[in-house]
Amino acid sequence: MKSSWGKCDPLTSVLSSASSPAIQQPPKQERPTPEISCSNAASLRATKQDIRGIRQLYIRVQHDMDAHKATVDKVRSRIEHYYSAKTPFRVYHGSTNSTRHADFDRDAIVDVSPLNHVLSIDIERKTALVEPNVPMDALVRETMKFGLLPPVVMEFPGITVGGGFVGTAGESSSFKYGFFDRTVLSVEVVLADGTIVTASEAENKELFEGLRGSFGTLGVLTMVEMQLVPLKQFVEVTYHPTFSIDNSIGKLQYQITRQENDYVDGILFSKGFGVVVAGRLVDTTASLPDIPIRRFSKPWNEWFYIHAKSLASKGIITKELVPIEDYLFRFDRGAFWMGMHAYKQFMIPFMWLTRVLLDYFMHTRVMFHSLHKSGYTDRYIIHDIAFPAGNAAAFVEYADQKFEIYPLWLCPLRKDGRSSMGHPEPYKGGVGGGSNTGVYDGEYISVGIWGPYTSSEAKYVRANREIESKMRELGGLKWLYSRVFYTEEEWWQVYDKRKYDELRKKFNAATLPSIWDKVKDRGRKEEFSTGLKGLLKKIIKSSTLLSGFYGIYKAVRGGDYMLKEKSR
Ligand SMILES: NC(=O)C1=CN([C@@H]2O[C@H](COP(=O)(O)OP(=O)(O)OC[C@H]3O[C@@H](n4cnc5c(N)ncnc54)[C@H](OP(=O)(O)O)[C@@H]3O)[C@@H](O)[C@H]2O)C=CC1
Ligand SMILES: C=C(/C=C/[C@@H](C)[C@H]1CC[C@H]2C3=CC=C4C[C@@H](O)CC[C@]4(C)[C@H]3CC[C@]12C)C(C)C
Repeated sequence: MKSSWGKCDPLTSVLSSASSPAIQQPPKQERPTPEISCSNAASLRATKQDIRGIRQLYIRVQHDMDAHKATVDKVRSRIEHYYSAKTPFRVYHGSTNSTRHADFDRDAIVDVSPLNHVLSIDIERKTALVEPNVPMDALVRETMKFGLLPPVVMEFPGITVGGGFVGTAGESSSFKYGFFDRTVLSVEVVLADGTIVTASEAENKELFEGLRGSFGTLGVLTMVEMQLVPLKQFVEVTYHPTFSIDNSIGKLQYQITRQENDYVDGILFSKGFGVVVAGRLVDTTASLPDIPIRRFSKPWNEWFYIHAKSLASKGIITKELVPIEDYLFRFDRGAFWMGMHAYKQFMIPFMWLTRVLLDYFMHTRVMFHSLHKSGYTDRYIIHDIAFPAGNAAAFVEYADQKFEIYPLWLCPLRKDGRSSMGHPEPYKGGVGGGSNTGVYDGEYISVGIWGPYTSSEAKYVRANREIESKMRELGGLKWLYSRVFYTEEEWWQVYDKRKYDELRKKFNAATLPSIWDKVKDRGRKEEFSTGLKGLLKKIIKSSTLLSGFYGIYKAVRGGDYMLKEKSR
């Protein structure tokens, strides 16, 4: 990674002032005034024209690299402290988009939340230097100012660059660019012993490859250099109705072969009805005057999945133009369709007006807060599973027969997807009904199966274990953001213990928790304090309705939702 930082010249300052700090906050909040560190900067005003005028130039922007280094140094000394004390620690950044239980010990975390800046954007090379706690919406906002866009933008605006790189993250462009980590050119990482290392394809390649899907178990990411692509203002979205499972998978696979498509995913509303959504980046509406513009970001806009369903139900192919940010974050309002379950839960009519009125609660940042405070993660079946493409239909058939959970999300993934998913063994089983033909190296289709499952803990665990067993049979790999129900023995049948342990040894990471340590299921048990407060909390947590309200109340109050509560 190059670290030649631009001098304090006027152009640099203009761009620097345009590049405001990315704060891990809901997007509607005012962003703080950016700091301008150069002495001549006060006389400069970064207007849109200024930025547009210099956009074409080759420029390296400095956004307080000294501050970055100072923060990394603090992170490093914390890590060194844990290393000498042999204390395993977790990586904390104030929020999470994982649905696994989050219960971090304050005395065993490394806090990377101040690392939340887009440090620089290189217009000519189309690259950005970004700190790990920059969330997707802030990243997109910054790169858009320079006419650029990350190739893979996860659909929830609060997902961070760091969590995305090490935590397996992707979206409808992943059939083309792979998972998010494939769009990263190099990283700065603090190893478990406090050494700061740069890793890329050219430098420390083994570490760079190993960091993909490592879930913070090889070191702490402190900076990422990522590839960008030219920005276009709209996505021309084409909705293709589908009429069976095979028809959906077939259309999905056909759409990814079409050169013009930048985005492809699909939704199955039932066994016999779905939609494949293909998107193409386009610059202006001028050449496409007859196509209506559709938005999904305002409270009064329809949720994306409802709109897609109503278009697909007409049975004909439909096209629309969607402003780029509305497309990228189209699933934020309502967390795909899962918000609909909250309405059912609280017996609120699920209609346009109530969706407008309750919009605030239905953005994923707020929903994740509610989720973790309510304990609802134990009441939902939540799995995203990447299957060898030829086995996805078999899993959907199975899910239909056993669970009838709909809608299902279908997301095609590039061939290299498996390498970003927690260090698995290669898959050597059959595909598409055929027999074992050696190591599978084809494309994947990710199936998202998410729905409420109210039952005893034993029944809930059994259902999840059944899904995981079917998944293993079909060569599927779980995204590890959600609860894992494998036993340790089953886990190591899927993941490559020898290679992973070797890597951890080589990079002195044995004092960190392993991926298994992080993801293994801890059951529903929760400890409550003694006294009236503890009793009240126990009563609340034992009721689905009350715990839901409690989660929402906590989200509205704000504050942290990941750290264990202080014992008194
Ligand atoms: N479309 C998508 O791709 C979606 C993805 N997700 C999931 O969301 C997660 C990302 O969300 P986000 O809130 O950003 O991250 P999380 O806080 O959920 O962290 C994800 C993992 O990355 C580790 N981690 C986070 N930051 C760093 C860092 N700077 N250095 C090293 N390790 C780090 C965490 O370690 P630790 O466990 O110690 O905290 C954790 O294991 C991914 O796991 C992804 O699968 C969720 C919804 C949709
Ligand atoms: C607000 C409440 C409950 C909310 C849950 C139903 C959602 C909170 C977080 C949601 C999700 C997180 C991550 C996901 C990964 C994506 O790839 C797919 C969607 C999802 C599984 C998504 C599903 C819904 C949530 C679990 C209560 C307190 C009312």
